[in-house]
Amino acid sequence: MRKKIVAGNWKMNKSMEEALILASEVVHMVKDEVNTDVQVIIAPPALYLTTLQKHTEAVANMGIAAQNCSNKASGAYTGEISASMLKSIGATHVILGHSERRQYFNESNEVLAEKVNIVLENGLTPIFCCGETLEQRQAEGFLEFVASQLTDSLFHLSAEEFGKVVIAYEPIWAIGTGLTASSQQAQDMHAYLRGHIAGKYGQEVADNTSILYGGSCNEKNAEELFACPDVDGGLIGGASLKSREFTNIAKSF
Ligand SMILES: O=C[C@H](O)COP(=O)(O)O
Repeated sequence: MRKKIVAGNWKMNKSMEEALILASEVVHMVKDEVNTDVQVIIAPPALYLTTLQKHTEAVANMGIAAQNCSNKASGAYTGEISASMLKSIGATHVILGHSERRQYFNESNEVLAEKVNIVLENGLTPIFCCGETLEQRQAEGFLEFVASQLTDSLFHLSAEEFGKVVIAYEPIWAIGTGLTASSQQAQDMHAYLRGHIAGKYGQEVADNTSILYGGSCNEKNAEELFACPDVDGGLIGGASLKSREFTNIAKSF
């Protein structure tokens, strides 16, 4: 049975003081209000992970994610943070391949495959992002393009390894724009990706894979999106910076 997941990607926002307030509000609201079958993850800037992990670990259905990690194990890689370091401070998940990392930091499917490997080797859960630009959506073949991101970065994994991966479909044209994909557009892509996974790993693995939607998801549209049979939750950007709204999204199943 696949998990329902709501993850908040804080991106490069919040001071330490603000991050502590936001995390402690979210932790309290999740504990009091969110069904325990929904896993709630926060992904603050890396600098705050160690401190905030002490808050999230107190709630069984909460996790804490890094927004990125190195594709290298250790060594002379100035400025990088390794998967083993993240594991050592109690991180549970790592977001990989966000379109902002692909666009601004030139992350390729090949590098992302290496990151997926090292994250899994360290016992962390990758939240693997995929998605198309507006130009790609308006042209032929956007479903196949998004599926190819999975093929190129994930399909070298064994079925057991793939079973540990969470997918996040994030149409780039919907990120931070207020332009949400319609629930039908989200469902169509999620169903297509699930079929693509089934073609490689079989229906059981596909049925057990959580596929999250991300892109201007908020407390007003989450319920309709999460009601789609192949949408298993959300990767939330802007709306995760407000504790009340983020918690309301996690209550939208
Ligand atoms: O990782 C989150 C996504 O980029 C969505 O961001 P957004 O909810 O601000 O559109």
